[in-house]
Amino acid sequence: MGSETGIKIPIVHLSKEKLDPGSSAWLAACNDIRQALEEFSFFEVVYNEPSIEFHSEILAVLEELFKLPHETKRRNTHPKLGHGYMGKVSGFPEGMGIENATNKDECQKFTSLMWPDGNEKFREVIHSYVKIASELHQMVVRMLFESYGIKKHYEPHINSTNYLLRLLKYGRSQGETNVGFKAHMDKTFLTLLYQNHVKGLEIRTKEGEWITYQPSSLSSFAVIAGDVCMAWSNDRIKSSYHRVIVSSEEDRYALGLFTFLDGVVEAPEELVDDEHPLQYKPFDHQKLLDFYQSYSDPNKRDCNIMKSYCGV
Ligand SMILES: O=C(O)CCC(=O)C(=O)O
Ligand SMILES: [Fe+2]
Repeated sequence: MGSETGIKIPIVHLSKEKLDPGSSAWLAACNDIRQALEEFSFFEVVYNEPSIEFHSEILAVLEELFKLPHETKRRNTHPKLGHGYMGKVSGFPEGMGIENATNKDECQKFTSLMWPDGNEKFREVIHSYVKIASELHQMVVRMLFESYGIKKHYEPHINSTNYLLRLLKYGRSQGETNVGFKAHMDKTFLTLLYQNHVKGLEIRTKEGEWITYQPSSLSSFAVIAGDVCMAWSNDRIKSSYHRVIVSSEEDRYALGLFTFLDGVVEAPEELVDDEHPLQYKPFDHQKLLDFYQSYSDPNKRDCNIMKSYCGV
């Protein structure tokens, strides 16, 4: 993993069992996370889950899902762009979404839509996966907050977090040389990505070089800083500009856990000082999504939407 100039994506090893909050290893990992986000807006976490067996189960249910008839998959409707079913079109993969995916009932609802006669295995695997990924997300956020010395803001932040699970398939049709996802910045606080072995995700470094991410283990996740993290951190952390290019003949499957916040989002006062004057006014995350959806600039994927939406 890396680039021609030798720049390497940071890797942080986290394991619930091994890392005692407050221990020196924990504090060092908190620092690593903050540094990785501030320098790269992106890092790999090697976690202690999923197991090899569960990795295979996750991929098996994803394959089963995407094999369903188009008509069935289209039942996953949602008024918000990118929250429901999207067929594969140039520059975008085929994708489906489960909103509030940490809630078992939402996983059940999605499963019943796809399989009216039920599919207990699918529901169980997806719900267990979301549990793993959302716990990891919470750990990362907690460690980031601790590293900034703002522990007291952690609980309210997590209590107002919503999770959208996106299930993605990048499959090449005959005659196509590659499939992918156009370069963009996520409109999330953080995004956690988990995938099969087929590479394709690339991130752009501050120097403007694209580097390829390839998970180093079956329990690896990519952590991506979104636009909302950038505004919240008062520009200490920039949102990651990333894209996907899959040129393999094999299908690439990915699961993205996207985090959104309820209520007003603003930079904690501890992150605003003379050296870091306030960059963004307090804003509403849901309204940001509406703003982005209605923003008609054809290059909107490439620009800092936060400056237009709530820049000081
Ligand atoms: O497939 C991936 O690894 C990334 C997908 C992505 O960037 C997104 O859904 O926002
Ligand atoms: Fe993305």
